[in-house]
Amino acid sequence: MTWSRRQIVAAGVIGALLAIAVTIIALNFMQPERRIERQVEHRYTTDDPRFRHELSTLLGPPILEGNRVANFENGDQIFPAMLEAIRGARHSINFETYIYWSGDIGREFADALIERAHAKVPVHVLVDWVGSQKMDEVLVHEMADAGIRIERYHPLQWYHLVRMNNRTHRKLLVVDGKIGFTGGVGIADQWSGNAQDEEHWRDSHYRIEGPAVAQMQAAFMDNWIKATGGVLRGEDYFPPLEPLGDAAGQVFTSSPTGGADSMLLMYLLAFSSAVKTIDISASYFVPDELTLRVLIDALKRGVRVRVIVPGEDIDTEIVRKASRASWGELLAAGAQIHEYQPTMFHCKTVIVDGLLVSVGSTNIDTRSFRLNDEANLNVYDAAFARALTRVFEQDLKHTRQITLQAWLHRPFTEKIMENAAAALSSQL
Ligand SMILES: O=P(O)(O)OC[C@H](O)CO
Repeated sequence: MTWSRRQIVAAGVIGALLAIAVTIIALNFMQPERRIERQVEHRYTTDDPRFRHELSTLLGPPILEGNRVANFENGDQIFPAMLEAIRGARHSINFETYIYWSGDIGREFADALIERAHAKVPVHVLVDWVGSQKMDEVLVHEMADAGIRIERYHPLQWYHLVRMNNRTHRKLLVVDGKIGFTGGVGIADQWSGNAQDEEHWRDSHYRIEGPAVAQMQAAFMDNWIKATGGVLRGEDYFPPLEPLGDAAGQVFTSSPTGGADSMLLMYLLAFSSAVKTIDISASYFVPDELTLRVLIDALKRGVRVRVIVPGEDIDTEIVRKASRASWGELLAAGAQIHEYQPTMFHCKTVIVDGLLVSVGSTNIDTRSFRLNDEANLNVYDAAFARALTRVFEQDLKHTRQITLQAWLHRPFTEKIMENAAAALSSQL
């Protein structure tokens, strides 16, 4: 078939209009606002009241006095503490998790939640649709039959494809509005045991009691509203909270749909405030350019920076490769990077100058800083920081340090693979 001149011109015009329409649609899906893109300079130290004031006002939830915080190491300590709190619930249970997989631990949690639901305690469970794909439907049905309101966050919908990349990675359990838990743990058998072998991961989880629990409840509510349109109110969820301990604390969130830069900002402010030490336990450590710069600046100020990351035993090899690609400048500036040897290292803990501790769901990578919903607990308490430093140094005993020389002389093929993985770091 031969086209007339008019048909060719018409096809050209239609093609050009289509190209313009596609470009406009693509531009509309791009980030409309600017994000943090300039370096955060050192200004105040962590013990300076102005630092606390800045963190309170910039992150939103204020730092509240009077909290009691405890750490739990590995499933053998973590799960009994969480289950004890669930079994003791009298007024409400709100549970948000990225990973809920079937298995013995999943069963045990379901049984405990179902038992409380039968006792007429309102139970709300929010699991991430992607992260909890391996959750058995039987568990979901049993929970729903018992009266538990269980929801999946951002399920696959053809008309919401763009938001599929925004997962809730938050790990929050709030019981009676009075006891809160957060940390690295997922509900799966990998987290059971005591990190004794490759089947049992190393992780830390934290319990908070006191005024800051209301902020954790608010963090849960943020995504509960998004998932259900409903708000849970009243004293079952927000009871009066008396001071119970000496720790100042703050629970805050980040999400691409609100407070997008809060988590990145917190890490930038924390690292840039350091004058003595930064200890980072990071299951996934792929720092972006800004995070690298504040860490390198801290090293130049004489701050000791120690990082523990997983070794060969890691569930997502591509992240390890992208991570290793980023170490050159850090090592050259004097950072100590250690790979954990016995099993997968899944901790997410930062300790700055023996005072500020940040724990929760956040990984030091772009997925946590820019793409997912996260929630962290900041604690300002020297005794708690000391306790976690002891845990950090215990973990250090099971690591292999990667020196600059070793990193520089790693095999050429590894370098190629690492740089290829690093090219994907905006999604990792
Ligand atoms: O995303 P995280 O840090 O909760 O880790 C989950 C693991 O990748 C599960 O395989």
